This record gives sequence, C-alpha cells and structure tokens, in this order.
Amino acid sequence: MRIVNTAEMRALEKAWSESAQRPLIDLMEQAGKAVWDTIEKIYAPHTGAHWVVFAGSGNNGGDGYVAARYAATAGIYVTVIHIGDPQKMTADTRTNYERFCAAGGQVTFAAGGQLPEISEVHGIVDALIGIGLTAPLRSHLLETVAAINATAKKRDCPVVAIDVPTGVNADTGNIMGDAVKASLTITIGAAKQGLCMCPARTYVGNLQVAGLAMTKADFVGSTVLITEKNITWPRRTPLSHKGTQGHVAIFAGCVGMEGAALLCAKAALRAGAGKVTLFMPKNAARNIIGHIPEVMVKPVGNTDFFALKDTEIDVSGYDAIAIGCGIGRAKETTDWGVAMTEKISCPFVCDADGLYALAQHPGHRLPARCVITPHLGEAARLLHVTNREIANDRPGYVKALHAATGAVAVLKGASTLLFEGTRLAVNTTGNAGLATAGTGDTLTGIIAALLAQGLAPADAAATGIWWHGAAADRLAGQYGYGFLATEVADALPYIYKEQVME
Ligand SMILES: NC(=O)C1=CN([C@@H]2O[C@H](COP(=O)(O)OP(=O)(O)OC[C@H]3O[C@@H](n4cnc5c(N)ncnc54)[C@H](OP(=O)(O)O)[C@@H]3O)[C@@H](O)[C@H]2O)[C@@H](O)CC1
Ligand SMILES: Nc1ncnc2c1ncn2[C@@H]1O[C@H](COP(=O)(O)OP(=O)(O)O)[C@@H](O)[C@H]1O
Ligand SMILES: [K+]
Repeated sequence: MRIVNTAEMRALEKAWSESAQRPLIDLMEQAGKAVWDTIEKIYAPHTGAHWVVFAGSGNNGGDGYVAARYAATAGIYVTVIHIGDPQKMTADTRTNYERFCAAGGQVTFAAGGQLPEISEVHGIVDALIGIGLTAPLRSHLLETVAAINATAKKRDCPVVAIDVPTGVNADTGNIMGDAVKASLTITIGAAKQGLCMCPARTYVGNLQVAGLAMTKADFVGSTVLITEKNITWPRRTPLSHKGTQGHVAIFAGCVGMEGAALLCAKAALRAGAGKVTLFMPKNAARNIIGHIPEVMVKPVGNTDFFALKDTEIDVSGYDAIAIGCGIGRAKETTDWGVAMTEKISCPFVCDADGLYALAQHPGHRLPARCVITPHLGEAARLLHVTNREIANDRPGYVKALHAATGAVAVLKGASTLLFEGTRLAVNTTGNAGLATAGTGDTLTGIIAALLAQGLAPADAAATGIWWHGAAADRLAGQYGYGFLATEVADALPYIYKEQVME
C-alpha cells in the first residue's frame, strides 16, 4: 500500500494538475466516483435504499456531492445533509453541490447541533472533513460526529468515511476531540499515514485506497509500513555455530533493577544471539548469577551501580552492545553511560536509563550505527519538550529524535515509529498487552541480537519492533492480556519458525 503524508498528497494533486493541464475538480470527480463504485462493490445497496451523505464545505464535501450524484444515478434514495456555512463552500464543492441539485438531489442545511431525525437509513457517508483538519473539531462538528456515531449504532448501518474519518488527524493518527467511527474508509489517491497509526486505526475500519490517475505513476511515498513482507531476518545454515551468530554484550542493571538486565539478556538469546555476556555492577551481579545459565555474567567494579571508572572495561570483540536497561540515574552512572557511547565501536542500542544519561548531556551526538528506543516520556526528556507535545505529533518527533542525536530513532508505543533519516516507518504489530513492565527491555535485547547477527541498524530496528509486536500478538491470541515480558521473549522463536522456517 502506498502511504503519504498530507503535504505529499497536496503536492501530488498539484503536480498532476500542472502536468496533465487539468483542473483539480477532475480529481474530485474521479474521487467521488471511486467512492460510490467501492460502496456498490462492498455493500451492493438495493435500488431505493436510503443513504445519507454528510457533507462539509471543504473539498471533502465536494467528494461527497460527487458520490451522492453517482448514488442517485444508480437508483439510490440519497439525501445530503450539509453541515456548516454554505457560503464557505470551495469553488469545486459548490460546483458539485449545484450538479447534484441539478440532477434532482435533495440537500438539507444544518448548523451541526440540530440534525434532522434520520429514521430509516441503510448507510451513511462521512464527507465532512478530510485532510484539512489540523485543530480539534469545533463544537458544531463534535455534535455532528456524535450524532453520526449514535445513528449508525441505533440503525445498525455502515458508515463510509471519504478519505479520512472526520476527526482523525491524517498525519498523526490522533483523534481531534472525537471522530467518526467508520466501518469503511475509502482514502483518495494513497493512504494517509495517520490512518495506519493508533489511535486512528480503531476509527478507520476497513481501509480501501481509491487509486486516482495522479498516483498511477511510479510514485513512492516517504512513509512505509513495517510488515512481514518488508523485514529482513537473520539466517542460520546447517553449519552455523555460536561463533557465527554474533556475540552481544549487555551493560545493564544496578542493585534493585537486576530484572531489566535479565529480560534484555533473555530476549537477546531468544532472538538468536550466539553468545550473550552481561556486564553488571558487582553487587547487582551477585544477585542474579545463575538465573539464566546461558548468559555469561561479568561483575563490574565494587559497587551497586556503574561509575565513570567502569569505562576501563574492554568493549572490543563484541558484535553488538545493548546499554541502558536498569542502570539507574546516579550522576556517576549517567556520566559513565555517555562516555561509553563514545567508546563503543560496534553497532549498539541505547535504551531506558541510557537515554536518561543522554538527556543530561544535551547536544551529545551518536553514531549512525546506534539505535535509540525511547518511549514517549524518554523522547520528551531527550528533546526537552513535554509528553503532550510528543503525543500530538509522534511522526514529527521521531524525526526530531534522529535529527537531534544522529541515531536510528525508534519511538515506542501503540504504533511504534522508526526513522533512520529518509523514510518514516510505522509498525503494524503489537497490542496493549505490551503495556507491562519489562517489555521495553526485551525489545532492546532483540534489536541487539539482530545487530549482532549482522543486520544493518535500521533493519535490526524494523525487524526487532515487528518481531516483538508479533510475539505479543501471538500471546494476546492465546491469553488475552496479562502476559509477561519474559513470555514475549519466549514467544520469539515461534514467530521466527512461522516467518523463516515454514
Ligand atoms: N484538491 C482537490 O481537488 C481534491 C481534494 N480531495 C478531497 O479534498 C479533501 C481536502 O479538502 P480541503 O483541503 O478543502 O479540506 P477538508 O478536508 O475538506 O477540510 C476543510 C473543511 O473542514 C473545516 N474544518 C477544518 N478544521 C475544522 C475544525 N477544527 N472544526 C470544524 N471544521 C473544521 C473547514 O471549515 P472552516 O475552518 O473553513 O470553517 C472546511 O470546511 C481531501 O481530504 C479529499 O477528500 C480529493 O478529492 C482529491 C481532489
Ligand atoms: N498499547 C500498546 N500497544 C502496543 N505496544 C505497546 C503498548 N504499550 C506499550 N507497548 C510497547 O511495549 C514496550 C514498552 O516499553 P517500555 O515502556 O520501555 O517498557 P519497560 O521500560 O518497562 O521495559 C514498547 O515496545 C512499546 O511499544
Ligand atoms: K471524511
């Protein structure tokens, strides 16, 4: 599926219009026709069925008027409810309003609050707002959206959103106050990236792309979904041995947070690392020796946490390193963590308190062979903005993380995002069962193991987040929620078997 952001979409429309020397209203005609054709194909409405189209004054409303005209021509009893000020109709929307009326169509104008009672309806089309929404819905639209959702529930009829369900931010996937809960979203030209992200995904329903003439060229958008079709897997051959599968060194844990280190180490082994060595402050290490027999534990120093002198550790000879899980936030540890990022010469992943350490040293740059894996709060700390600012624009801030650090940036959460410098990647696996302590540590271990097995940093990050989410989806299928971070690690080989060995 081709995926774009709204700026790209508008640029595509403009470029098409200029090169084809045709007005944009021709695209609106194609869009509205494609919408009705798709509705016919999916719902096969019978002659005389009643469909209600909610139209706004922007061009999304224009698509709605075109679809309404095709519906009427097909023998559907179609009514349009135009919400908002008709004086504000765009020129193309007005033209299609007039064409619909000239064809005998009925339009009711409403301010938003007081909607006419819809007693019998077989389907609703949402053509209120598309990619033009950037601010929270104003109150009259909020009332309309609530009325659409309530009517669809009461009448048990489908709701088809044109381009974007009204209320969804097409770039960020955020809900701008409230949104239409669509059964089907027919997105115009190419899928808007926000439609593929949480929380929008639960409002989009079945997503169909209406291909228009302008997107038939060999256009590649700057956004991509991470799916089982485009990730890279490490391979084993019959001759593989532990020396060929990569040696991961993990710098993790402190007294009281030994578990984070164990989770990271276990996940690295489950993700195929040939050997895992766990470096831990001495007093923490003595608490966990033997917990995972496959892990080599190297106690460091003489204390509860890592300290600056621990930069003397020889970090050569490893294929990849994970640093940061559960190391704590002592000043000495943060100074040590930042110094280590300069000493490490192999690919590495930095997470959790390692990111806290980086945030204490603004402007510190990381090499491109480093992957950082912040959640929203860690990203906010790194970029010195609020959690809300990040939540409002996750696609923008994952790019900002890359720009600020130079590393391959992963922004975790529902719909984890990845940016390596060129394309925004949106993960498609994972579920709210992952909202439990330690699942981030397992992700760090997975990415480190993939780096150690030779994957490029961006590939290791993409495969890692997909694999981690897929393991969680398998567990959610078995248990629902309530599975543990350890179980996510233990589920990894089953996914590998399905994807690589079957
Ligand atoms: N270019 C073309 O020919 C093609 C365009 N295409 C179609 O056009 C769509 C984009 O059209 P667009 O740019 O006109 O914006 P659109 O989504 O209709 O939104 C503007 C309307 O929303 C309203 N509104 C905004 N914010 C609001 C808020 N917070 N709360 C309440 N209201 C708010 C705003 O009202 P205003 O703020 O002006 O009062 C205005 O009425 C695109 O998604 C696709 O469907 C395709 O068919 C291909 C050809
Ligand atoms: N609602 C959710 N849907 C999908 N994935 C989620 C959700 N909540 C959390 N996750 C995932 O779970 C992991 C949590 O990581 P993190 O917050 O660092 O946990 P911890 O620090 O306890 O290890 C991340 O990979 C994140 O993307
Ligand atoms: K819409």
